Amino acid sequence: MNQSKEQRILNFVLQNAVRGDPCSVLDTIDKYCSQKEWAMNVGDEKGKILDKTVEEANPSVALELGTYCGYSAVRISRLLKAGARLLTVEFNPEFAAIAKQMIEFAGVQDKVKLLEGPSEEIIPQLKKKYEVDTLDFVFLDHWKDRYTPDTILLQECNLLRKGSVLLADNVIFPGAPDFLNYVRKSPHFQCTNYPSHLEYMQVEDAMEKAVFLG
Ligand SMILES: O=C(NC/C=C/[C@H]1O[C@@H](n2cnc3cncnc32)[C@H](O)[C@@H]1O)c1cc([N+](=O)[O-])cc(O)c1O
Ligand SMILES: [Mg+2]
Repeated sequence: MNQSKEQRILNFVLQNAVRGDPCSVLDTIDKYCSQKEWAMNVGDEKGKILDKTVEEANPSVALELGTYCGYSAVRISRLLKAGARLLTVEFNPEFAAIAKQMIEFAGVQDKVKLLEGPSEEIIPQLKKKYEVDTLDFVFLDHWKDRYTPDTILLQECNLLRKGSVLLADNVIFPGAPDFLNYVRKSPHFQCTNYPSHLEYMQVEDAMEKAVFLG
């Protein structure tokens, strides 16, 4: 059975990155995906916007929707203060297995909990099963038509507090028009747009930050 692209990315990291060094893992994934095979990691240009937003939020509890190969889980968790944690949600078992190995190789496994399953099932379990009070930071990077329903679900589950920061990838390409419309029209969010480019390409993209106002 020939390997998947995601398996090839992981193998390239295992053979070329420095174990326990998150930056080395990120650089190695970016090298592979810009030179060999494109993949939907947030990448370095948008990754720098993600870094700044995470540093500014300095979250104790962060949530990521759509782990994929674990690139942004490594990127976010490398910035977390001692004792802080990232919960990352992935429903594809093959991707979850790859991400788990990526996270462990990077040495950030103590800060990251990978939750396998669909976000619409996991989000309502966060308080009781995963002992979450409220979320300080949420990175949305899963199917684009899930951004809005999951943002509504987070509110219904009382997982957001005044100042919770949502950051959404791909609001231009592939696009999340209903999400932009929802958060920009809602009196409960203060929005900021960060123009950028699609990972590894010269295509316009952007990230949207939406701060919950309570
Ligand atoms: O489609 C994109 N991302 C979707 C990401 C999907 C990832 O999140 C998981 N997932 C989805 N709903 C889920 C619900 N619950 C849990 N995991 C879930 C999928 O199993 C996949 O691992 C995308 C596409 C491009 N592009 O250029 O085409 C660029 C990007 O940066 C992208 O993020
Ligand atoms: Mg994305």
